[in-house]
Amino acid sequence: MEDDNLLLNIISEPISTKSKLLEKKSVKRKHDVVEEKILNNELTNKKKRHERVKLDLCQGREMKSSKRSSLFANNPTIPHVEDINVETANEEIFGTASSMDTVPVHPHIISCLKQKFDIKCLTNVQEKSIPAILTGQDVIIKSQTGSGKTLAYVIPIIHRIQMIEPLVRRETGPIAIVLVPTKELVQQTYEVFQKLLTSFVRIVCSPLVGGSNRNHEKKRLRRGLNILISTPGRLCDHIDNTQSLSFKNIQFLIFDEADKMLDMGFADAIKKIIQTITKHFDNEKHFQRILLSATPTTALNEFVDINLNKNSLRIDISEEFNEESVITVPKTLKQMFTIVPSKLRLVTLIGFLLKIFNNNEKKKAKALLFLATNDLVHFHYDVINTILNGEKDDDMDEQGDLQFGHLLNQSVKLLRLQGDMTHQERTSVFNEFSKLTRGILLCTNVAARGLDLPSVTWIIQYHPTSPIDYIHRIGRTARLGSIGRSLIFLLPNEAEYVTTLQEKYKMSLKSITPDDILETLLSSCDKLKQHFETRTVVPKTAEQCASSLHHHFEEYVNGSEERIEQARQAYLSFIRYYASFSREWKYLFHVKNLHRGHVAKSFGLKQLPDESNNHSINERKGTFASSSKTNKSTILNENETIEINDKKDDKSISSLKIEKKNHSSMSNNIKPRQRFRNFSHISEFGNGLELTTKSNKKKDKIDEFLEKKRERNTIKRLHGRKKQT
Ligand SMILES: Nc1ncnc2c1ncn2[C@@H]1O[C@H](COP(=O)(O)OP(=O)(O)OP(=O)(O)O)[C@@H](O)[C@H]1O
Repeated sequence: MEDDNLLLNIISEPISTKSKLLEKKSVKRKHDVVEEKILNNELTNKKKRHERVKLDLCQGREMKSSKRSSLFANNPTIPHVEDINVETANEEIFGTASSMDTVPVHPHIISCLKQKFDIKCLTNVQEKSIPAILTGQDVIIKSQTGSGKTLAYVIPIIHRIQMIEPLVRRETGPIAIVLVPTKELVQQTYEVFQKLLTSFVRIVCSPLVGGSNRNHEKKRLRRGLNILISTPGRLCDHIDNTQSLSFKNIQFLIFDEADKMLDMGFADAIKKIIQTITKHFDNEKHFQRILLSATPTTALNEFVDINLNKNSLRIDISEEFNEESVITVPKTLKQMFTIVPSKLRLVTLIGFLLKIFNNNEKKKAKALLFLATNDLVHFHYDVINTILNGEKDDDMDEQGDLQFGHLLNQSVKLLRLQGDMTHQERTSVFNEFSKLTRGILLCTNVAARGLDLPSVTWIIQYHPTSPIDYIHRIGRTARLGSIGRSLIFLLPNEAEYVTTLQEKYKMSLKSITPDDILETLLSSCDKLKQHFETRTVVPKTAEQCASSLHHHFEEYVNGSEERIEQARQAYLSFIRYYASFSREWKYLFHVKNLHRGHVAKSFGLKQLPDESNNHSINERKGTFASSSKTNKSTILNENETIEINDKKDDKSISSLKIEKKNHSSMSNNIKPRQRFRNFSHISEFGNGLELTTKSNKKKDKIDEFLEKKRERNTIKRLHGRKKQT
């Protein structure tokens, strides 16, 4: 209920065509109200007399100065996006809700579903898919995120495997192969199988994932496994290198999140897997193929035409409720967007997190915060943890440390999940976040697909991605009919993204203006005041709070060389990410549209990083290298003595200082994860808009290199330990 109020508070505000923050008048009015409130409080509290004198002084100073905080100056106008009422397509999660005892599978499976999964009736997609899969035909299943697609195939497959005569044993070898796009999904799917296999101990299921020890997997394959869950890349690796792997008894091949696997460039690997299995079959013998997706794409339809039986059964839950097949999102999900100029992004994000967590102190609140790349996750994790909880990263250099956190009334656990973590690290984060009642998980697109994290209440997309990945990101909440909310941050020049979602994908999004969010900072005013006790200006308006917060954030970033380097890497990674959008999307996300100075400010940087080494951009465009030749300098600071050019083209770079010193000298101090920055900036799935086979091959090489490196380090560590003992 509180959550609902929060939403109502947010969306009931009138939507202004121009940011109110840009209108001095309204800011002044808010300023007066807040001032009055502060004074009233002070009159009733004698202890605060001293403070009142201080505020009055500040007020005097404030009135003399007509200067605007640089954070709010020279921002582009926020375009108005019409809040059109889109007729959205809905899918019902539960169908006839008939008794579990009528499901035509082994009674042990039914009792396990009831006891271990707490399932009282099947979902719509399960009701339709289970009988279809039991017939042995190829099946294509489309249903929205969080509708129970995993069990829709796991139940009938286990039922059919336990029926096989003679009884299936370890030595029978693989009977079913489940292909999924990510390691996390491999693990998650494996756990679902394991839970349901407790009554059938002779059927052995195992995950195969890159990053874990290949030799262990080889050993397990040699001993015999019946259900293999793997990413296509890892399975191909075993096809090439594990002689004991035989597909002669395969009966099921499942493609879960099939569209994503193709999007990630796994088409060749999948083709190879199908060919290897097919070698063992003559024309009459057939293995069943099951394909699942919430968001079928053109590439997927082509794949289906080539690789699945012509008489495949199509199960599309949305078709039952709409005339044409469309992508549907849960109807219990409320989607919002906010258009925020670059410079204001970080303070707006902090304001929004305070809104979620300070307004819901006693309630469960779990948010996924999606960022574009690994480096961006590292940077924001440290910054947000410090601002909200007053905690610093354990690895962080003590030197120049500045504590300014505790803006939250009650600390919130922050975790991160991104592509450059080891498999063990990822699993432990996944498990820890699943158990939390209040927490924020900062993640890349690695968490966008299929992950079933319980009770996620908010999805925040700080960096946009393709509409398809947008749908999967928001699909991590509002699962199985629960309530969920989502917010996407867009830059003023990206406003058309909302129109695309509304018109092409028939989604309804409500607008929140940045100033609605920044108002929250006022309630943290007291806490901010504590931090600014030593400063001349005590923040009294939302604008002042935001400026002070940003100023402190800048001091934090610039407090040590290590943090500056981390911010630089994050900035460069963001630019690379932006430059990697395919031509099709450049009308929305064009690197030329970015105002480098404003972007740098959103990372707390006072000097513009040197982009001449930002290889991926130079390769593509060559514009950075040329612009870096200009030496005319401007230092970005809180007062911005020299105005930053607001022109949205690369010329703006020429008026800013290109900083080269310290770059090489820092390299020795960079921690391992930063040393691989050329690789680690790459989000597991990039921006989801373009990933060629070529780039995938490159990624495979990088993965292989990193894996070997990890193995070498482990061996070294073990040697070290042996020597010690
Ligand atoms: N019939 C059911 N009754 C209650 N809970 C169920 C039922 N079926 C599945 N669930 C639970 O619903 C959650 C979502 O299921 P699942 O992950 O399979 O959804 P999905 O459709 O595959 O989602 P996505 O498209 O995001 O991968 C899981 O926690 C699962 O255990």
